[in-house]
Amino acid sequence: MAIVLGPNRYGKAETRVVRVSRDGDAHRIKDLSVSVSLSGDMDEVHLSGDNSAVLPTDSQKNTVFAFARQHGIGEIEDFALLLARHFVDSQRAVAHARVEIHEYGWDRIAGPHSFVRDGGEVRTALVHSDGTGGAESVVSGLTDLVVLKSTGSEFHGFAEDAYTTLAPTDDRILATAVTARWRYRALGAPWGESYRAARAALLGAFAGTHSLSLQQTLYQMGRRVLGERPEICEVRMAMPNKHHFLVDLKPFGLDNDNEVYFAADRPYGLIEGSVLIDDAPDAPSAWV
Ligand SMILES: O=c1[nH]c(=O)c2[nH]c(=O)[nH]c2[nH]1
Repeated sequence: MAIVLGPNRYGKAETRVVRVSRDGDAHRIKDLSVSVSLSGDMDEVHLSGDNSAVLPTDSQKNTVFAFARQHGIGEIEDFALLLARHFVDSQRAVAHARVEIHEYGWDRIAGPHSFVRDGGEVRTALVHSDGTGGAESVVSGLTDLVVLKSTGSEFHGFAEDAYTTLAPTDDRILATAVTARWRYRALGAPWGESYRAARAALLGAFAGTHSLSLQQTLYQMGRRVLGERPEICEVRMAMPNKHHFLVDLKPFGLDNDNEVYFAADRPYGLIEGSVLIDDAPDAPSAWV
């Protein structure tokens, strides 16, 4: 009986690239997850550990970022073809490339630089009742309302200690997935209308706030909901800071003037806070 190597392939999966096009005032964003898988004459790396045919998956990831800068990103089919052909045509050992791209869609919020991601958002309701006539409470909300500003966000002047390496910035991408829950002064609010208006207020304040921190933006979002909806007396929010890191393209002879970002999924900053009317009735158990 002989043992043989069967079919195999390798590559960098789920490179998260965000490309901001800053031509003119209205920004456009392309947000992709790119998975590359190469196959061909890869016997030796498996059989003897000879890596001479192996283009590192790290280089494949870099190619995604560099091509985003050099060629821009149009239709994902074209971008996938460009990458796939590049790997097969430039690597002697690579006979076949599989490139799968998932594109996350974004709709513009008010203004030229703020976006909300399509789909995935969930409307929530949490009710406690001791029975008709007894104590009752309603908490409404939403989760996974994903928003992004391609400019209009700064973060500097923060405390520093021996472990601080973060560079201050006066222009960064600000992105988060909003979880917001709100409670009412009394039962019987127009639930659907409250929901739609609170959501619009959250989006409007996110887009309209020139952000000095996500904490400041969170407070402004809560204030906007309370200012526009008198039936709501408290808003609680949890907002992960979905970090977008500018990719260093200098090793490939390319500049990167705030155009190509790596969208990291973890770790993330988690910013949480409550904004309330000072005479809001006490209802600690409503949230439980
Ligand atoms: O808006 C921010 N708030 C923070 O508390 C923080 N911390 C950090 O590293 N980046 C950021 N950004």
